[in-house]
Amino acid sequence: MPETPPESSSEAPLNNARPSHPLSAAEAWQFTASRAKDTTFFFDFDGVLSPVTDDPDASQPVPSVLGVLEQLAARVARVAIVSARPVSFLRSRFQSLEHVDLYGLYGLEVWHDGDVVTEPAALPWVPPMAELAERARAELPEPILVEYKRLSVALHYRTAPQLAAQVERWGHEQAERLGLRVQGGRMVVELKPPVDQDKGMVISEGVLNAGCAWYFGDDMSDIKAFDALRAREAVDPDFFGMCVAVANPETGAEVSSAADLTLESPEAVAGFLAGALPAFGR
Ligand SMILES: O=P(O)(O)OC[C@H]1O[C@H](O[C@H]2O[C@H](CO)[C@@H](O)[C@H](O)[C@H]2O)[C@H](O)[C@@H](O)[C@@H]1O
Repeated sequence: MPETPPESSSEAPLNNARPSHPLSAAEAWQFTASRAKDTTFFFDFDGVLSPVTDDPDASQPVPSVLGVLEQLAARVARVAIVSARPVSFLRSRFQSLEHVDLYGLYGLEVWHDGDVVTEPAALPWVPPMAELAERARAELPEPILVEYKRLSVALHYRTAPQLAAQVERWGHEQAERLGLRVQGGRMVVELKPPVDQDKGMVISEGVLNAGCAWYFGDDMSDIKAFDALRAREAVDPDFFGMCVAVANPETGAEVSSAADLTLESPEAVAGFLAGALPAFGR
């Protein structure tokens, strides 16, 4: 599918009907430009705005993406990052962006008016998660990186893929012991509280007043966000949703098969957005 955007919004007819899938990137941009003030862009963080690193603490956004997101936010109704990372982490990477909304821990946290707002139903799970992280550090072999995120614990085996089965097994045993949920991802097993909140729910709520939305994702949890856009399209003939996958050797095939379009890398995401800005006509 071509990834080239149209050159200017003057090409976009006003009040045009939503395009049908499959469609080219140029068609999607043209329609989006005609609905700019009614459009929200959602982005996952790891693997989408940030290249994958062995150490999760070392992840940084593609440098050019910061300016591109800010410029996009000035042209559309809303731009948001929806991540499994805590909001505090996202703030550390995107502090300079004043007009980009942040959802952390699959929506259990939201950055609102200068504060992290946490889903109250999740709060009782802070102590068990701290205890679980301690236990993981004690019981899992050294190469397994334990990422404690206050309301979830991620067990990374990127540097020791031969331990994947052992980590999976340990994670499922602990989930059963504590009544937690398991979220699989790219070389990671994540244990989450049994609270109904995922990226699909964030997107379903986030598009209630939107006429058009794009979601960029690379991992299993992002497929729920794609599903939310499809579900909204199914009930609202005026709504247009565009699902963009970012290629990767782990979950790429599955995510790509659920998407309208696949980009090669986080750097390609930044370039794709930068190339589309002129379509918004300023
Ligand atoms: O929703 P996301 O923002 O995509 O978060 C998903 C997970 O991302 C991070 O792990 C992934 O990226 C790491 C750094 O590049 C990489 O080492 C790891 O293998 C990937 O799974 C994050 O550390 C996790 O907590 C998130 O669940």
